[in-house]
Amino acid sequence: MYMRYFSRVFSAMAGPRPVVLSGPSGAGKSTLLKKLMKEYDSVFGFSVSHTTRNPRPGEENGRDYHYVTREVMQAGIDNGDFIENAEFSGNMYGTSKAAVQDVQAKNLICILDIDMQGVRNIKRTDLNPIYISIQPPSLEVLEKRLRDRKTESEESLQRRLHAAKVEMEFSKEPGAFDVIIVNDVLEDSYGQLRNALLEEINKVKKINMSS
Ligand SMILES: Nc1nc2c(ncn2[C@@H]2O[C@H](COP(=O)(O)OP(=O)(O)O)[C@@H](O)[C@H]2O)c(=O)[nH]1
Ligand SMILES: Nc1ncnc2c1ncn2[C@@H]1O[C@H](COP(=O)(O)OP(=O)(O)O)[C@@H](O)[C@H]1O
Repeated sequence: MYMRYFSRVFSAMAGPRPVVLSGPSGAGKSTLLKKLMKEYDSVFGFSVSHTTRNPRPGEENGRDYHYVTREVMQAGIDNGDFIENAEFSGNMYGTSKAAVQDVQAKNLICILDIDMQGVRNIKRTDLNPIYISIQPPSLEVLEKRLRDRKTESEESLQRRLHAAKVEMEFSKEPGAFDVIIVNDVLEDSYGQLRNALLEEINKVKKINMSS
């Protein structure tokens, strides 16, 4: 009885659990997380990663990513500024400690969009997130979506498809993810994502109402 009370108080003090979204490039992670942040703008905050890749049209420095050179990124890593970092498709990506702290300081649920190397590395930290895998219905559908998105060169597209096969295999490893969502019909996948997070969403709403 008391134990339950204290663990509830403790988890409220520790703040809401972060959420990791992972899965192949083109599976729909940013589409789903943007929908979620639009519906629950006072509940979720995005962990803005650093990357050495170029911004795409419509992307904004500081909102989608912090766009940096390899030299700046490496200096930050050497300085211990990053929770995790990885090389993906010829570019560096990483989650800075500040990116997560900025969101947690606002008492929001921190969402991380990271690849499988990031998932592996975050599991070695004490972040304790909910791990959600977003998967495409098939490799063929994934390729079509990536081509239709028109953001990648042929070379970049091929690298992403190669990485996607490995990401799809990884998601099948027992215990890799808490929830796996196959993003076929967007509204259905979004409903599944919202359901998976409803408990945490309600916790944050309750905390924010009482403060
Ligand atoms: N490990 C790690 N992966 C990241 C990070 N930020 C983004 N990624 C992953 O890098 C991959 C490429 O991202 P991006 O270039 O935005 O392409 P997109 O996924 O096709 O939109 C995706 O799998 C992202 O989840 C990060 O901070 N750390
Ligand atoms: N359920 C879906 N049905 C059809 N197209 C989708 C669906 N989900 C996402 N897309 C489209 O597929 C492309 C890849 O989605 P995106 O969110 O950019 O993937 P990721 O962030 O995982 O790389 C985008 O052009 C997006 O509009």
